[in-house]
Parts: sequence; structure tokens; C-alpha cells
Amino acid sequence: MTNPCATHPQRRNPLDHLFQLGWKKNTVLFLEDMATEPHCVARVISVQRNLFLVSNAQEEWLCSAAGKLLHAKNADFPVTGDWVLTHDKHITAVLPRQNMLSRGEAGSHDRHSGIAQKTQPIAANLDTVFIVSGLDRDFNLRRLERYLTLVYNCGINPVIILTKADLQNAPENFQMEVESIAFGVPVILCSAKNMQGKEEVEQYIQRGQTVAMIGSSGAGKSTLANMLYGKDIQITAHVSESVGKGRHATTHRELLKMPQGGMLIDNPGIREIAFSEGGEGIQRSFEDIEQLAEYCRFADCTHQTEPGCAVLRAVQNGELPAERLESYHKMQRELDYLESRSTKSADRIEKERWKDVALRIKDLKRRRR
Ligand SMILES: Nc1nc2c(ncn2[C@@H]2O[C@H](COP(=O)(O)OP(=O)(O)OP(=O)(O)O)[C@@H](O)[C@H]2O)c(=O)[nH]1
Ligand SMILES: [Zn+2]
Repeated sequence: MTNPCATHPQRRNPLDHLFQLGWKKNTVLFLEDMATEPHCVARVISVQRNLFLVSNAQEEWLCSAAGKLLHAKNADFPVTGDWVLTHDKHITAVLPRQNMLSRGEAGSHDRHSGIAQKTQPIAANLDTVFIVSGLDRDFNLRRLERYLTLVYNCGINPVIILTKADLQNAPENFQMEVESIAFGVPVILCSAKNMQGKEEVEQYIQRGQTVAMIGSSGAGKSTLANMLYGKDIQITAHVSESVGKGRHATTHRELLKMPQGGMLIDNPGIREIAFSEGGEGIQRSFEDIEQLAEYCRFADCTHQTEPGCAVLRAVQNGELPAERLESYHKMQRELDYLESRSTKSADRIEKERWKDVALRIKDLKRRRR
């Protein structure tokens, strides 16, 4: 295969086909007049060390990252779900991200605080994150709280999927229990045994939507993906194309095009849930505590030892489980720490990214003249 962009040079709206891959109208801007350029826009389907499988909805091809990106800081390295500019089988720029699901890297924890020191990006540009939890030994409200906060912190909408509903006589009780800690978050009961929940879940994977799944190993993510897909998903992409010095590569597909029209990202199980950045997540996942806090005597009450604390009173009355408050305090400590550590806001990173993309396009146009 030669230049994949050269195949469709005369399209009326050259980015039309990208909508199938989840391209959003509001991210088009000045990129629309560029698809006839040798740089073209593609989405990252999977990442394997420094090899990227990308797609423009018509073709898939392998790219390596331009040197500049390879040496860039962690945050600039292309991840699954990223929109990128490619040129001669090189990714030259990562387009600004709508959002990024990331977490603290396993094994990078500070010995004293227990807080992750490094961020591990999981996926970019998501509309929804499915938090998958099995109704077996995997079920754990405190863990779900952490997942919710993690997803909210990244500015993405969570949906909780309780799999293996067939293992319980009254799965609705679990659903209600989860609803009581996840205010306004859809909680869907699913079973691969009898296709329960399939239609409810399908509304989130319609055309243009991108969804990632997170949950512990064995939670039932792959089984759920297969149920939605209708058959076992073939995740190995045999891209028989020479890369670099005549190397042929086989890679995994992480971003899956679903028959419902949307894209689903399956990631290796997240066994450890550490936060990677400060954000508003905790206020949203602990709305009950936030509401109670309005009645605390002091506006800056930390709900630990203060007199007149409405939150502590609720624990004493049995209205609020003590473990939930404990979980809140623990997350608050982690997030406070991260906030104090972050030096550069996400906004600034995205602004710089736009500048970089604009420069790259300008440079390209100049060279063509
Ligand atoms: N009874 C029942 N078992 C299920 C259901 N869904 C998944 N399982 C079983 O749970 C086990 C784990 O399911 P997987 O889909 O492999 O879990 P996973 O989340 O993809 O696990 P990782 O790949 O390790 O992240 C398998 O033995 C499945 O057969 C279900 O709806 N009902
Ligand atoms: Zn208080």
C-alpha cells in the first residue's frame, strides 16, 4: 500500500468517512481543507510499543511515531482513540483531545502516601466509560466508588454495568444498592447467559460514539463485548505491510468497530485503581456527602472532628455508612496531593497541541508551494 490518503482525493467533504470512527463535527475546524494533503487524519486503533495501527475508516495502516513525539513527555505520546496527523507512515501530531482516561501507573506508588507518581494513559476521546463489575466475588461498592471518581475526574460519563446477573436470585437488589451510591448514573444488569441488558447497553454504542470498558480482570468485559458484537471478536489485526526495514507486523485491535455503529475499547483489566490527576470527580461521586456538607457549621468543614458537622451526624444516625465516609476521606487525601503536584493544567496542554497542529499544517502547505 502506498499513501492511503491519495486514494480518495476528490471527496466533497473529505472528512465524512471519519464520522464512522467517532469524529466530532466541532473538532473539524480548519482540518477540513486538509484531507487532500499528504498528511491525513486517522484514528489510533491500537498501540504496541512504538508501533501504531491507525484507520481512516477505509483503510488501516501501521505507523511509527515521529521522533518528536517519541521523545515527548508522557502526555503527548499517542494513545488508543487519539486522532492524529500522519505522513509517510509517521504520526506527526496528536490532535487536541476531547478527554483522556488515565490512571496512576501500577508500581509507581510513593511508599508513604501510597499515591501513584506516574500517569498511565488508557484511551482518548471517549463519550462514555462502561464500569464493568460482576455480580460475584468481584462486587464491591467501595471499588465502584473509586472507578466512578476516576471516570468523573477525566470528565467522561460513566455507565455501570453489572454482569453475571444470572448468578443471583435477586440481582435487582444489587442494582438498587449501586444506584444508592451512584447518583443519576445508569446502572444496567447484564447476563451473557440470556442476553439480559443487551438493548440497554446498545444505546451507548451507536454510530459516532466511543466507549471504553474498565473493570477488574474476570469482571466479564470480553464476554460483554462478544455479546454486543454478536459473535466472538477477532482482535488480532493481521496488517501485512512492511514497516521500517521490511518488517511485517501483526498487532492487536483495541478500538473495535461495533455492528451498532459505535466504537468499543477493550483494555487489559485494571486491577489497581489509582488516580492520576485532581479534578471534580469526588464532588460528583459523593453527591450525598456534598449535600450534607451544606449543613455543617463551618463552610470549610473537613468532616473529621469539627463540631456541628452534619456529615458526622449522618454517620452517627446511621444515614450514611461509615465506610463510605472513610472512602471519601481517603480519595480526598489522594486528590489533594495530586492537585498540589500538578503544575500544568490540562487546558494549557491542549492549547499547545492546537498550536503545534496549526504549525505543522502551515509548514506542509509552504512546502507544497
Ligand atoms: N454466569 C456468567 N458468567 C459470566 C458472564 N459473563 C462472563 N462470565 C464468566 O466470567 C469469566 C470472566 O469473563 P471475561 O469476559 O473473560 O472477563 P474479563 O473482564 O474480560 O477479564 P480480563 O480479560 O482478565 O480483563 C468467564 O469465565 C466468563 O465465562 C455472565 O453473564 N454470566
Ligand atoms: Zn462536616
